[in-house]
Amino acid sequence: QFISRRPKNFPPGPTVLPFLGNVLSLSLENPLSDFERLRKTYGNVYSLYIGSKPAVIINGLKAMKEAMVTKATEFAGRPQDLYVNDTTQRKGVILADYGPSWKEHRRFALMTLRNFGLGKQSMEERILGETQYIMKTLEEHIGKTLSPQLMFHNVASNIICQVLFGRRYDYDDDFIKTIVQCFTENAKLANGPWAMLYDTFPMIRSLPLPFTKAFKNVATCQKIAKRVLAEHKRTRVNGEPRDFVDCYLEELEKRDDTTTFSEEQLSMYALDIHFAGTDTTSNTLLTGFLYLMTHPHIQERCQEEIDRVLEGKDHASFEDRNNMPYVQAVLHEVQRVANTVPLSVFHCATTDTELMGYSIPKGTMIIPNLTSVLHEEGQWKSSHGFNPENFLNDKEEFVKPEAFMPFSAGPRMCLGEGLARMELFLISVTLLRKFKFIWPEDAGKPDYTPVYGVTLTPKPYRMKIQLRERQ
Ligand code: HEM
Repeated sequence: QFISRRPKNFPPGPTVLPFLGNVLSLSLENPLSDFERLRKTYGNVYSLYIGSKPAVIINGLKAMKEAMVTKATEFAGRPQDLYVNDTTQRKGVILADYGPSWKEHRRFALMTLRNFGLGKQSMEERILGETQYIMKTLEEHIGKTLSPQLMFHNVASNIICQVLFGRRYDYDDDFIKTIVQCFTENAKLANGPWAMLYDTFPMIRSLPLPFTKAFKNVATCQKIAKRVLAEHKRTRVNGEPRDFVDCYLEELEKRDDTTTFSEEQLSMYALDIHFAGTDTTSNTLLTGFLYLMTHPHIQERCQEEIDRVLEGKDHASFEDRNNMPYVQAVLHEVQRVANTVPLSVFHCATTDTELMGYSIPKGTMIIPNLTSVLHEEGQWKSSHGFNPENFLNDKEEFVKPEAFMPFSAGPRMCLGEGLARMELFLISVTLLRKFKFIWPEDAGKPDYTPVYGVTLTPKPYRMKIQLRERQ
């Protein structure tokens, strides 16, 4: 009688211990290989107990599609009783449960990002403009080595800052340094051992343990965001929004009291979007350059294609991707191996539902294991290693297999996908056109094993920079 029972027809899983649940089945530092091991034993849909709370882990394309796409809204909730909910004070869009506030805020973000020129010239100009700053950093390091971590974080962060706040920040500005540092730290904390303990043992939540650091970090960022907000309120002109914050303030004024919009929402929302768009894009770029450096023949083939397509042009535009099947294939393969958000963002069943024949009660936490789809045997020409052929057909045309899901799928799918893809393309192409990136002779063998967190981060590395001689 010491073993708690799973509900009837619930997905199978390891024996549930009282109090602990299945936390002993998972490495608190990095559970990804445990999830894969459990999939081999229990199948593509199985369950684990985090303390007394059941969670269903979804693996492989078939089950993922049934949940995220076919059943869409039935799986579109977010759990509300986790560490991450407490750190973000239940505001913003990423962690909002399925309901009116999420819907209104998501629709607003999609519309505003589009109006700011997603797919149009102006967004491209912002990205290309910001890329010039990292070009300068790289130029200063020609013939030398450089750790690119901070540089990629800064570029991604500044692009979002331009969208949100209408301005960029110098790389040594305290604003950006503080925000980047707080969020990098929180991303690691949120998927780390202390978050797992916080979620498992509610009684420790008020203790002064290391997880409190994330609350302090959010408070620091919120103070900064509020300052920016106050300044926007002072200087904005109705009908002439300069950025996302202006658009929101204008919308807030127009709406009646039934709206879920509010100033408190806005400051967390802005941070939310900044966070969602910084660590993700920069870690993908970091992974990309790690693989390009250590696969010089792939780097060179990209450069040949870039030279050919951009001949006579000042700069790349997003349209050019349609003439660069190889570069497209490489960037998609980078996203596949980077596996930047390995467990997506946790979902939650919004109603009693079924998945692959199992019963899932309303409120069950859902962990979409995107890793299992991006590496699924049978979905890829080669699921292991780094191979752009995964995205090329036998005519060398770019193709995108269905299992390409780094942004997840369905109604909660990443709302920054358009922006992220534009950034990855324009930044990579602009840098590869001008520079050659070399794995330093003294750096030893490359270690591709990422550091685990909400986002996977490559181990710190250095790159050697050379100027290319273009024909
Ligand atoms: C390579 C870059 C990126 C990757 C791999 C990525 C991946 C993801 C994933 C896997 C999710 C969870 C989807 C789900 O719950 O099913 C997500 C959600 C989200 N992403 Fe991204 N993302 C990236 C860039 C961005 C950017 C640039 C933005 C900024 C606009 C952004 C904003 C968001 C937001 C707001 C959500 C929450 C959506 C919701 O809950 O409705 N992401 N992203």
